[in-house]
Amino acid sequence: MDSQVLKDDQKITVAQKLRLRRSLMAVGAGFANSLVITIAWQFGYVFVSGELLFAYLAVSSIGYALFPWLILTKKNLNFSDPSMTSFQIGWQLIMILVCMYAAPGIRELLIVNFLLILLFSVFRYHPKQLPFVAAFLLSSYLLVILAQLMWSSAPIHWQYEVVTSLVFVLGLIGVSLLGVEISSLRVALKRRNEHLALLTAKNEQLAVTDDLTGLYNRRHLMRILRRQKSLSDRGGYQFSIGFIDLDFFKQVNDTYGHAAGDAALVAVAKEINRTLRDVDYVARIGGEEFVVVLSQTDYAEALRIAERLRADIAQLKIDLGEGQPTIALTASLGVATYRLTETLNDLIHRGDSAAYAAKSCGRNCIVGEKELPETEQYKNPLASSKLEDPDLVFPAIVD
Ligand SMILES: Nc1nc2c(ncn2[C@@H]2O[C@H](COP(=O)(O)OP(=O)(O)OP(=O)(O)O)[C@@H](O)[C@H]2O)c(=O)[nH]1
Repeated sequence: MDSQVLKDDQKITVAQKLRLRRSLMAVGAGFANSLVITIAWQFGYVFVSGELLFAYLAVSSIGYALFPWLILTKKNLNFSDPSMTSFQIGWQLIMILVCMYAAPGIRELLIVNFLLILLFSVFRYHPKQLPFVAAFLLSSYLLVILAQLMWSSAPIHWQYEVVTSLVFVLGLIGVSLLGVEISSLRVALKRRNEHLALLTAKNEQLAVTDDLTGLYNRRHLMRILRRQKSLSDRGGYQFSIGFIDLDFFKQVNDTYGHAAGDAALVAVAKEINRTLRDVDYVARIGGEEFVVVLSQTDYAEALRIAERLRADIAQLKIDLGEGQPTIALTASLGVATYRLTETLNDLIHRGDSAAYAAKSCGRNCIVGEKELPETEQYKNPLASSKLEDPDLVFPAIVD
């Protein structure tokens, strides 16, 4: 599976766990509220029949249970807000308002629930939205008083209501301010976490790549080789490696400077990357030395790929930068194929020796391990003659 998809899946699972925990907290709060109302009803504070109380408890429980169920069945993921914050808050609010209306004697005590709702909102809403939530809660409370005035026989004591409402407002202001504080802490924490995640990703990237070319580095190459070896040791899988060593690279540095040499290395790295198949890997293991790992590739196929790489590098026109000429470079390549259960050192040694042999046989050519020590078979016939004359072997200026 694609690693990005895997990461996204993990993120969703973590978010779902958090949502479930919060909705279960709401279930707990709802259960506690139901218990309080039942006790209050026993003591005669709730003016409803036993049937109505039972109906209230049943509806309230179903409503509260609905949210964890939606999360467990992942149906919430289809909603624009999978946390269902507004719905959960709305449901809690309705249940409390019903209780307040039915139990005017303990109405002011139930205000505590409003403060809890506001605290819950802190974790979901932007700090700027909190005053609106607070205003909404206060209006709901005033509406209950109005409803009682209109439809209930319970007496309203205005002075007491004013004092209670003022205490309520102070409570709302206090919780809102606390909420703003908590929110800014959360935002700061989130930013820091994002920054840390970015730094970690960068570090991971740096740990596996070569600074100059962006190719894999030697350490990561060994990791790739170990993975290929274990695949191969299980049977039915072959892989090969190719050592690529640029020819007469020292002269690029000596003639055009180190920066031009760097530009040439970057250009060749790009070309190797372009030529390789998606399933292959390439690393820069030293100055002008690269290693390609050819997945699912037998010896004959590896030689063909190596020949393609050699030809592509030789045809490449390398722009050395402003004020510098465009040059061409060649490379010598050694090819080796993994033999079951051998050590990676043995494989690397054969690949390296083959590349060394390619140098000896005239450069700009490939040598396969089976040609060792006879190195003539994959030799580029033009190359050895070039070697005789230093002017000819020097990276040619093509523009
Ligand atoms: N610009 C640049 N040059 C590097 C870097 N790393 C190594 N080199 C140079 O690469 C050159 C390698 O030279 P040699 O090992 O003599 O090999 P060569 O000149 O390519 O000769 P053959 O391999 O025998 O064809 C040296 O001059 C190093 O200084 C690098 O990161 N950037």
